[in-house]
Amino acid sequence: MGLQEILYGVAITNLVGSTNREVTALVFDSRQVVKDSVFFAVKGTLSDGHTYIPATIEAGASVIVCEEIPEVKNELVTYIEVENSAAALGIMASNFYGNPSSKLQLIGITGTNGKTTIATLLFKLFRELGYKVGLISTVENHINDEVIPATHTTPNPLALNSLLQDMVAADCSYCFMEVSSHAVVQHRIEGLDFSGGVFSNITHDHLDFHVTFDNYIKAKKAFFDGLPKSAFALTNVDDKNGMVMLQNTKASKKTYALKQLGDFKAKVLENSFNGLHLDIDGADVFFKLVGSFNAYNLLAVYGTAMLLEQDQLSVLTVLSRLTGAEGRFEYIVSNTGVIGIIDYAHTPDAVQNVLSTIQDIRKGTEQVITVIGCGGDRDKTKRPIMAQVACDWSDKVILTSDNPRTENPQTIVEDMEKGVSPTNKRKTLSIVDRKEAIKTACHLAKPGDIILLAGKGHEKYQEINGVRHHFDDKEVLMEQFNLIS
Ligand SMILES: CC(=O)N[C@H]1[C@@H](OP(=O)(O)OP(=O)(O)OC[C@H]2O[C@@H](n3ccc(=O)[nH]c3=O)[C@H](O)[C@@H]2O)O[C@H](CO)[C@@H](O)[C@@H]1O[C@H](C)C(=O)N[C@@H](C)C(=O)N[C@H](CCC(=O)O)C(=O)O
Ligand SMILES: Nc1ncnc2c1ncn2[C@@H]1O[C@H](COP(=O)(O)OP(=O)(O)OP(=O)(O)O)[C@@H](O)[C@H]1O
Ligand SMILES: N[C@H](CCC[C@H](N)C(=O)O)C(=O)O
Ligand SMILES: [Mg+2]
Repeated sequence: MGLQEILYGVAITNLVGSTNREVTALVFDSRQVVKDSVFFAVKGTLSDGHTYIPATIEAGASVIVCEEIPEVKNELVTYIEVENSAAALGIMASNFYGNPSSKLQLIGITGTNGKTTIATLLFKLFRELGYKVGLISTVENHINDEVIPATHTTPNPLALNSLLQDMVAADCSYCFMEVSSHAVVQHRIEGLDFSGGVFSNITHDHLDFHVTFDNYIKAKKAFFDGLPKSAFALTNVDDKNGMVMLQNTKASKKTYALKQLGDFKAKVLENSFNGLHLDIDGADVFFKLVGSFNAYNLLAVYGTAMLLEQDQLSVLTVLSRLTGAEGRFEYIVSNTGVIGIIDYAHTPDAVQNVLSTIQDIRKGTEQVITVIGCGGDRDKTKRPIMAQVACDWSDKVILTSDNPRTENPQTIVEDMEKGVSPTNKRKTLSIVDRKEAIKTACHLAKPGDIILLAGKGHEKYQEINGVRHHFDDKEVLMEQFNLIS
């Protein structure tokens, strides 16, 4: 493909060599360079891509996109200097794949919790309404009925645009995608043409990466700041920072709320293990999803469908039949009547929401036993808070491991223990091995009791030192409940 065509829309600050040449591929990892490819030198969190420039030229790269042209140059190579290589990668990836985001309606969903739930419900809803649809999410990606495994919540610009191109080739009219705060800061969504943006909420998470909560808010807001005038920006105004998201957007501003005034309104009439009964924009509807936090997710989905000009009655009829995303408040009942819930709550707010939902819908006398861990190499400040919330809202808590990654799991559990108050100590156990922790919870549970397995949801692995070992909370629970041998 011609380099000039791929450079459309990129602000070049300095250029050495000709842009009138053919290139074969775009690459941001030196280990993947092929002959006549364009290498993007990106400054990352662990290393600086600029250090690999000589090696990539050796391996056949003929164009280098960088933030500083090296002093020692190869005369056969074109050097393109830009302000931000990651942002240039986003724009050039879009051009390289034929700008697929402008050939369908792309809706981005951002927020601390609820992204996967909202995106998955939108995908299922629009499929049921008869459309061809794509989904980009933490659990998995979809092109209609085809499933493509997901590695990140929001993929890198090359994977992302390649996926969107495949969606266009499969005639998809819509794509619903999660937009993580990492993706915004790292320019993974640069150059995409969004038709809409949805905000769920913002609470404590990822402070290892963003450092301050203010930076985290700014990252989410930057997504809305970048939306075009033709798009809509739908926000949850019950969230303290919901309106902040809309402050500088050019997009058409829309709101949803349970408590405040909003363009889309709902009221929880009943919340039980059987689901939610809502008054949604004046219609009385039962939904299969459990927990009042899901009333927000359902309302966000409903609002998005209305903004995409779907028929209200058809939308509510289909939505009322849908189940949520895998590993989000999924529950199993043992033969003895113990209820096990698998949930992806991995932030203080999510843990509190899921436990308060359990408190709302429990019958009264049964105990709630929570098994919970915190991820390694991730926000350490949320560890004691998650343990504290778990203790405050449960009768028994077992602190355990959740993807220790390169950290010592014992140390992570000790960080969590710091959040356990002296009065809560008596209801807490620490069992580092997650399987043992789940087994113990099952031994402690009596008929009617509720076990919450928090943090891993759909994940089928435990990540230790770069290796993903098979581990599935649901499978372990089913074994303990004697539902599988
Ligand atoms: C912290 C983070 O987001 N890291 C992502 C980032 O890597 P990085 O900035 O650390 O890259 P680096 O290792 O410093 O390298 C810098 C540059 O040099 C290049 N390089 C590196 C080594 C080499 O030998 N040659 C070479 O060219 C790299 O390709 C990169 O371009 O860019 C990489 C390429 O796109 C990502 O794979 C990587 O995701 C890591 C694996 C990760 O775990 N990310 C998580 C935290 C994440 O992104 N999570 C969010 C959302 C979470 C949520 O749902 O709430 C997500 O969207 O999934
Ligand atoms: N609207 C919501 N408000 C608060 N908590 C929620 C909400 N929706 C879901 N949760 C809780 O957060 C967990 C994660 O939900 P979900 O996977 O939909 O969020 P996410 O934003 O995609 O998360 P991630 O950033 O890890 O991909 C759920 O298992 C549930 O405990
Ligand atoms: N997308 C989230 C997932 C966390 C899930 C939890 N199981 C963990 O590993 O901490 C993250 O990267 O922070
Ligand atoms: Mg997600």
